[in-house]
Amino acid sequence: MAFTNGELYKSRGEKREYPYVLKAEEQGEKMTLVFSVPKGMNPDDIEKRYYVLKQHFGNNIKLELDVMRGILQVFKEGLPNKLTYKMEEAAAAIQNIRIPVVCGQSLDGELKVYDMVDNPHLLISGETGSGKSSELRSILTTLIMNKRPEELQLILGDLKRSEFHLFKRLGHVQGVYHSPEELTPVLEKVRREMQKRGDMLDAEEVNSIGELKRKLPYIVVCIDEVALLKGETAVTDILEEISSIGRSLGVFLILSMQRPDAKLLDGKLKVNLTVRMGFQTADAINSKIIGTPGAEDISVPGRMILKVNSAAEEIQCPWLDNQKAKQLLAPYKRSKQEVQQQEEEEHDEYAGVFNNE
Ligand SMILES: Nc1ncnc2c1ncn2[C@@H]1O[C@H](COP(=O)(O)OP(=O)(O)OP(=O)(O)O)[C@@H](O)[C@H]1O
Repeated sequence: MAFTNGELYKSRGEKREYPYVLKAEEQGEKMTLVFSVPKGMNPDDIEKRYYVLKQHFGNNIKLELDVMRGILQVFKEGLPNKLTYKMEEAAAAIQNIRIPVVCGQSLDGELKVYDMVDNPHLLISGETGSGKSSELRSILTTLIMNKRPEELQLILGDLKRSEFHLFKRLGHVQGVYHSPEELTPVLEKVRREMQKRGDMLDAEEVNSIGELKRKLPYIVVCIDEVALLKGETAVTDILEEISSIGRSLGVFLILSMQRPDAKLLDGKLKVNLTVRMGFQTADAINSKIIGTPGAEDISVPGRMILKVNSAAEEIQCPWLDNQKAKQLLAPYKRSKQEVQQQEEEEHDEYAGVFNNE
């Protein structure tokens, strides 16, 4: 019925071929329907009519599609409106993942995690107050608590000067930068580091830094409210370069912005930010630009549509307040003296951005 009402079919002359239910199974709190996608039909057409599936099956559904078939899961329970961040749960969910991004809980009750090494660049977008910065806080805190500075280095851009104070003086954090003028030199360093890493890959004839004899840290450049960099081509050119070549070099991006700015996201950058987190948006047009249709219907802070590869699903982000994050990070802080000493030890001329050369 949903396929009929949604006019989801492939015409064959006079005839219409609809997706065909191959399997329907009920297990505990969920029902799973597997259906065929008729040959010649674009699976995106089904995704575009997601609302029809919601009209028939309710809001608590999850759809996975490939060219031949679709899997629709229908859950009895929806997502919680608040999900308290639990350090142990996050640690358990990320075992054996190289650079894990803990996104939040999905409808099946699991913590959804993906590996930046496989999916290197992330775009976070949503209206003011929708939960972007809070999600960044929990992602970064989890990374810092579970990876050593030798494994991960962070470059943090806080253009609103509101968010990243709590990450200062950590061995993982190269710095917290507040303006294009502050960001430019450090991103120039990242560019040189990428050149150097590229040379190392050539010399050892390998495809990615994970295969090098010497282990290098992954580098994550994370910028909150990146739209404030519009027109700052010195910075945006490097961000674009990272998005194009960073994957094999172990340099990844997390960019967040309130409204998806079509100009800033024009071209390469948008195409290369393949993972999307769409928090509440003003309208369907904004959701579409982010690539997370349906985000305009979200009304809960910390709720988002996560798109990794082609699968999109609704997620509730863990809630970690500033105070709790501070407490969790306290054991990893360095004293001002230690920071000063390290700065003095660094050479003036480029000697490796990441101090473990
Ligand atoms: N995961 C969450 N669970 C419950 N409440 C949340 C969650 N995330 C955010 N909130 C609530 O929403 C408020 C705003 O969140 P946040 O500052 O992260 O939004 P934002 O999208 O970054 O906004 P802005 O763009 O204005 O900075 C928080 O102070 C908190 O009250």
